[in-house]
Amino acid sequence: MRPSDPGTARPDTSVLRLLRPGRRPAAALAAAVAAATALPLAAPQITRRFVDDAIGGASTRHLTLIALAYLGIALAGQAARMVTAWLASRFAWDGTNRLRERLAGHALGLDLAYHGRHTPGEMIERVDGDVVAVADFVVAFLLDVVASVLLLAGVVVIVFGVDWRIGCALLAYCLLIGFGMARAQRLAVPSAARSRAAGAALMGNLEERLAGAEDIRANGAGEHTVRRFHQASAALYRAETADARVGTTLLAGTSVAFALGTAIMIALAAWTLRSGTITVGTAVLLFQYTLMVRTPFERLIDQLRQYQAALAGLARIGGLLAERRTLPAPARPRPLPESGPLGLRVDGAGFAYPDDDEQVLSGITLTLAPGEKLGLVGRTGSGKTTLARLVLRLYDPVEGSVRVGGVDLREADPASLRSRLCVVTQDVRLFGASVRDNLTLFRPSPGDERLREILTGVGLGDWLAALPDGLDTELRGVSAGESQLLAFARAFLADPGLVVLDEASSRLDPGTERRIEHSIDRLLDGRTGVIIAHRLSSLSRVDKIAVLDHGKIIEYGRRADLAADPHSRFGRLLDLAGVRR
Ligand SMILES: Nc1ncnc2c1ncn2[C@@H]1O[C@H](COP(=O)(O)OP(=O)(O)OP(=O)(O)O)[C@@H](O)[C@H]1O
Repeated sequence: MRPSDPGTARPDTSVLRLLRPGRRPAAALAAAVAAATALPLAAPQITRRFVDDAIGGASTRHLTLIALAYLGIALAGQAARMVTAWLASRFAWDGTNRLRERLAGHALGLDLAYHGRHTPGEMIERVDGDVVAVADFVVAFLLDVVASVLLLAGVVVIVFGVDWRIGCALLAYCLLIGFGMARAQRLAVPSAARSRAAGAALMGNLEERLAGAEDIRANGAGEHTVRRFHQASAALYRAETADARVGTTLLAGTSVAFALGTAIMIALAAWTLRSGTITVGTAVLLFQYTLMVRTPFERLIDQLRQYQAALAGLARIGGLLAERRTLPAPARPRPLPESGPLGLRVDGAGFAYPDDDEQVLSGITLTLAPGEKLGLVGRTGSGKTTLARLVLRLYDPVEGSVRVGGVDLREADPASLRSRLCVVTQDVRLFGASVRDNLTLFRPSPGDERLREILTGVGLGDWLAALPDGLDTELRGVSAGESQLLAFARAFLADPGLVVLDEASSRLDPGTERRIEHSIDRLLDGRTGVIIAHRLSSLSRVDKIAVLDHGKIIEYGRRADLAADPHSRFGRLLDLAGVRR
């Protein structure tokens, strides 16, 4: 089940369990809902008394007291409704915050195969938009749906008590309207689901374009981007108008049904009054109760729309929670060696991306002794990054194996894997948080002294000293070079046994270059390294070279041997680049 199949997935019951309030707050809410229902039900009884007593010639004082009682009940009813609203929204937000936390945690735990298929915008819409739709509905459900159904039941019971024939007519009328609404709801769910899916697609589109705004502008792709954005907006507009059309039709249909029902009830009351079985006051009471039926039904139909959105939202939330990692957890996890550099052994590894038949890696075999460095060279799209992803177990190979520190990664303990392997890429993600949090990635800090030492080590000592609040300064406007250096600082903090380094392909100023080169040397010292090399000069520090082409290793050996071989591809690459062999 994919979360993108709105409306077809069944809401996960654990989603609803997360929304459930505690026992005490639930009891308080139930009491408030009961009061908010019972008090309005009592009002027509007072009107009946007032009318009958007035016709019977009661004193003004007596009538005034009845009117005051009416006023008191009306005020108390409103107060009960306010308390219900307050309690309902509090519980809804408590519950949805729990749900949001669970969803965000779950989404972050899913592997790259999932995130490759879904844009961040789509995830935001799921974790925020859908959750808000559910929260809105929970408030509305408690406030309007439950209270309305109770009010309807109360009205029918009371009217039955007054005259069973009118009671039967009212019950039949309510059942007919209820049945009609249930049918209409089934018609409306798919259009609401389509509208939310179109909203998610638009958000995804927008997020992606905003993230790449610089590239879009630099490459003059603005017009094309706007056109695509316009297409996504138009799709949303169409879905929203179709959804609104369904809603308006439903509302118009019920208005006609209400008018008809009220006319029938008034005719019945007039007929009973004529036959002398009820008083004028009771006829007014019946009329009032008939009118009272309208509001709960209107609220219900109104809520139906939120219900549709919530149902579609719940289905997608359930779908997201049902997504499992595609990388199976090992039955008996084996930890990697706790310290020292880690050896690497790739044996006949092949790989194809999920949903893609074409294999992008095949027959990859290589070994690195602990502490050795490997340079991966190859044209763009030859599979260097993919191979690095297998080494980090972001994906599992479809054939062959990858062993780090003697442990097959499929059997390795995930926690030990994350603490002993580290990747530094050219695409550094920094967060709008303090320097400290950006280094520790929000984990407990090893102490400011250590953080300062690491930053100074990567050449960011002066940069840190110039920050107004030191490690507490919120990161803003960091240059590309500083970002790279911060990424190295993160790696030093992690102190891994194997480092995968995706070298920055763009040139930086010579000063920063020097600091980065120095950091790379220090980071690789005493550690095993896999370097995706974009510059041949940086391959001077590696022990072995693997040249990739179309997902296969076409040349592999010790760097010194390959450089000395006049016929080697690596040697020719060095010659072409004018680098000494
Ligand atoms: N997430 C993905 N889903 C599907 N195919 C992918 C994915 N990432 C890469 N590929 C494909 O796998 C092949 C190898 O890509 P990879 O990024 O590993 O090459 P590379 O050598 O690292 O390229 P570059 O030097 O440009 O980074 C390419 O054909 C690419 O289109």
